[in-house]
Amino acid sequence: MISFVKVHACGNDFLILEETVASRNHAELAKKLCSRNTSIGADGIEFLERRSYDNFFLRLFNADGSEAELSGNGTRCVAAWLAKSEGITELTLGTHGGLRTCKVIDATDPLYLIESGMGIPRVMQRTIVIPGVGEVPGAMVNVGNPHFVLFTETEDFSAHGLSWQQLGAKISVSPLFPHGTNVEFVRVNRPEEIEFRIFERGCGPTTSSGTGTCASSTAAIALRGASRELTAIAQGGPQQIVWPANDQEMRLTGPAEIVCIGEAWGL
Ligand SMILES: N[C@@H](CCC[C@H](N)C(=O)O)C(=O)O
Repeated sequence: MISFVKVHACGNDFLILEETVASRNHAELAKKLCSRNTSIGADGIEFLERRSYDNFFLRLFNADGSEAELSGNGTRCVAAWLAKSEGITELTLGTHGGLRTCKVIDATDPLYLIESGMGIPRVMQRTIVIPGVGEVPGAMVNVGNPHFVLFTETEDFSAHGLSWQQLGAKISVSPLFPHGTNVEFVRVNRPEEIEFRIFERGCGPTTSSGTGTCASSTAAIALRGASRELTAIAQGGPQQIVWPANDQEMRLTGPAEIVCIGEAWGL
């Protein structure tokens, strides 16, 4: 049996497993346990490695079994679990996308409000060509993992004659991105508020994304004059962004709710 914790951040849901149970079956476990019809269901698994007391490393596997550098929401979900289970309210977590800090700023168990240091985003304006669609202007943003952000003004986030889900699916696996990419469709409502939709690499449409929130905000701030302190609203709810001037670290604040602990049959 495999012990797991399920936690979600604005509907972007994760299983947390101890690294010690993975025994090199990370991808297979992710594919199996994330299945929504035949298993627990989640957008990904965070494998938590304890390198020593207070020294944690996370490996993130998407629902399709692919490994990602990190997840912003997933990291926050782990921080919520460590706050509940071990009383840790401030910590640094290692990921393949860099170190991420998390600080619990409010707790009404099982709901935690957490501020995360999300590193310094990098953004590059870019027009890509998608076969059957044509030129798609947008921006490549790296926040530890890759994102392609495009702006739209439509009510339903459609762009280039396609729904955001259809266009996101095409861009996500375009050979222009050898490692695939997450895709965000962003509307700037006013300088202090953006709204967006997310097509995630490795799991498709999701209701929220921590790194997607950072990438969308980065592009909106750098290329559309949005405010450095803003609310970014996805289908699963709002999160707060602060990106101080002079290329300092971006900070992300949002909720994480612990859903359940349980045991699953393994592979
Ligand atoms: N939902 C996550 C991002 C998860 C990783 C992503 N699918 C990827 O492959 O890069 C977040 O909250 O950041």
